[in-house]
Amino acid sequence: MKSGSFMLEKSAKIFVAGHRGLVGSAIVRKLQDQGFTNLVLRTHSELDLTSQSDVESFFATEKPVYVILAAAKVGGIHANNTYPADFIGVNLQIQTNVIHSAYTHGVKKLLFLGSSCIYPKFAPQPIPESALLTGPLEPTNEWYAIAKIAGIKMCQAYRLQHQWDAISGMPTNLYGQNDNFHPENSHVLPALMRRFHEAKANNADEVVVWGSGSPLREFLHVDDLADACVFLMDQYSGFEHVNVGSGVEVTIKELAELVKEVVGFKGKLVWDTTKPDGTPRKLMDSSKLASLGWTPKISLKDGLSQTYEWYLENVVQKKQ
Ligand SMILES: NC(=O)C1=CN([C@@H]2O[C@H](COP(=O)(O)OP(=O)(O)OC[C@H]3O[C@@H](n4cnc5c(N)ncnc54)[C@H](OP(=O)(O)O)[C@@H]3O)[C@@H](O)[C@H]2O)C=CC1
Ligand SMILES: C[C@H]1O[C@H](OP(=O)(O)OP(=O)(O)OC[C@H]2O[C@@H](n3cnc4c(=O)[nH]c(N)nc43)[C@H](O)[C@@H]2O)[C@@H](O)[C@@H](O)C1=O
Repeated sequence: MKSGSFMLEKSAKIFVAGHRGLVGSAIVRKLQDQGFTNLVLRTHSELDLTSQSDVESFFATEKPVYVILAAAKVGGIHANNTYPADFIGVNLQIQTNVIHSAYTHGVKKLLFLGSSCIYPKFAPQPIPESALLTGPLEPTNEWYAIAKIAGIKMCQAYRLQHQWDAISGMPTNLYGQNDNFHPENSHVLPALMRRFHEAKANNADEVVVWGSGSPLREFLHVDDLADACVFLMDQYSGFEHVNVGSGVEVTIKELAELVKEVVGFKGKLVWDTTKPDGTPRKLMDSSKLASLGWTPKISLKDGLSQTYEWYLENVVQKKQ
């Protein structure tokens, strides 16, 4: 595809799969802000993407021009560890159905989203795209990682065999509005936001945080990720996947202190070291994306405050 043509097609039909999730909803907001007028959206109950026949008839009927695949079985370290069959099986089904039907029904370009967990547990830091498949994976998320690696390879194989414009973006750990705040199955940032909020509301003395606190994680606000996705749809048509990170990493202990401050909890932290730490460090090398001309804008501190405001208005107040 000619670089720059996506942004010129504001009325082209775009299927954003997973539009009610953290990432999909941010992509919809970004596309609407940019003036795109023809988004095709289906909830999970309207279209189960694990059903090959339903996905086939959806593409045959709707014939979208572009596809952004943000639907997946997603969760934090505990969910990945507890439901390995779902994380490999559901993700392989969704991405295989969507990528294959998109190709067969003439979609012009597709963006597949993976994750930084595709890289080896002890990859060089910061992790370049070339580290893929150079070593063993982190056991807590290898099932999800294998599905995501298969998605990247499927896009590459369809590009090679059919000259089809399927690209892959690899986001680092994300957060923001519409995140999953489940106490056990979510990622660390929303889990801690909820736990500190509830501890403050209940005048509790302490909050339990999982693991040793020493793992390092890189966080990117989902609005930055959505901006990067639109940028890639417009500007990138290469074979290799592209890392999308903030370049800023914190230890889990530092993150917990930051969330505690934003929420205004005054008690102490207690570390539950029976819980897994997962990958010791996964800072992505996002210089390829930077060299294409994209950089993130939202700092972790601002993003945390914004997310907590959203949580108060949309989760806490709605429960009352
Ligand atoms: N969150 C993060 O930190 C990161 C996310 N990513 C990637 O970004 C993408 C989106 O993740 P995120 O937004 O966080 O996930 P969410 O869980 O917030 O959203 C996933 C979306 O997919 C939908 N979905 C799941 N299964 C099906 C199905 N069988 N049929 C139709 N829709 C389905 C969900 O609908 P419903 O809720 O109704 O089931 C939901 O809308 C994923 O590919 C993920 O790997 C990458 C790196 C980090
Ligand atoms: C995005 C990425 O997300 C997952 O990988 P992860 O980065 O390890 O995910 P996480 O956010 O769940 O944990 C980060 C760290 O934080 C610690 N931690 C402390 N307290 C809580 C806590 O309360 N909840 C959680 N979940 N973690 C906690 C936790 O022990 C770990 O050391 C992948 O499975 C995969 O889905 C993937 O691609």
